[in-house]
Amino acid sequence: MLKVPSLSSKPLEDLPKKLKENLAMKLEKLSQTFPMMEPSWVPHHLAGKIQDVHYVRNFLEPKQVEEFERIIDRTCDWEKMQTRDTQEFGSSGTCPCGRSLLRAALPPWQSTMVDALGSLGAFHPVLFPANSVRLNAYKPGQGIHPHLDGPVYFPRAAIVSLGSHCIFDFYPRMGEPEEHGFSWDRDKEVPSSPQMPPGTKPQLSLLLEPGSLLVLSGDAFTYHRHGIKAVEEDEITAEVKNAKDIGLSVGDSLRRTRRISLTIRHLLPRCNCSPVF
Ligand SMILES: O=C(O)CCC(=O)C(=O)O
Ligand SMILES: [Fe+2]
Repeated sequence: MLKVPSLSSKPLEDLPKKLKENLAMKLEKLSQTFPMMEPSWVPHHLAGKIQDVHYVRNFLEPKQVEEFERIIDRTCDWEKMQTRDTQEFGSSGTCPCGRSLLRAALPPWQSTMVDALGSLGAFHPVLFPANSVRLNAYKPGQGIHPHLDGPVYFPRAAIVSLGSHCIFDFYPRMGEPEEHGFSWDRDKEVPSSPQMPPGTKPQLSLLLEPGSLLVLSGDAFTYHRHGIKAVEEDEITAEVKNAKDIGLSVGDSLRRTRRISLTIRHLLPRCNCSPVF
């Protein structure tokens, strides 16, 4: 239980710096550990060098995967990029004050999925409810450059895969991410982060299957860049942690087809223009 010492007698800004830091740390810890500690998540936690990665095989049934692909093909209005096609849902144009984005309702098929993730405890219902869905579509040979999603999406991302498999890589832990300046890297088409030393290899790789759910939170979200190599064929290496569970061996290779992913997150509101976010 978090004890808040004598807050009633002093305004927060008058508290000693150390005490404020302590409180902030405790609050952050609470928000990070809840709710992925629930027993139903435990079998899906990947033990290893990178903390806070959960992988759920068959989160969706093949029929649901096909149905979602059909809806996407019928309704999406993709922004075409070099590395992938993309579309963000849950927010629309800049709000009147210019500091944030206006909230927009998610299409019903996405709200169903987002609500399911909420009920399963993948998102904190009050502090960080999922309110944003980014769709990415990759042709064989396309991928996403290693990156951090950044503080606006703190503290986690849930990724649902449709279509092709792909290998998803996590890179070694980096130092403290810069507090400011999470800008868009136009060349790499991802949020910019400090350059990795040339030749940096992934520290953990996972084969994402269609219908699967990957949740990265805590350390994995904040400190480890993630990415998908722009290749037409994925080679199974010893680093692919779940290869054996799927019946694959080192040396196997898998040809990609079109893959679509839904990255589901809490987008931080930075103003009060939208009534509820
Ligand atoms: O397509 C994926 O699985 C990853 C997408 C991603 O990392 C992102 O949208 O930030
Ligand atoms: Fe990402």
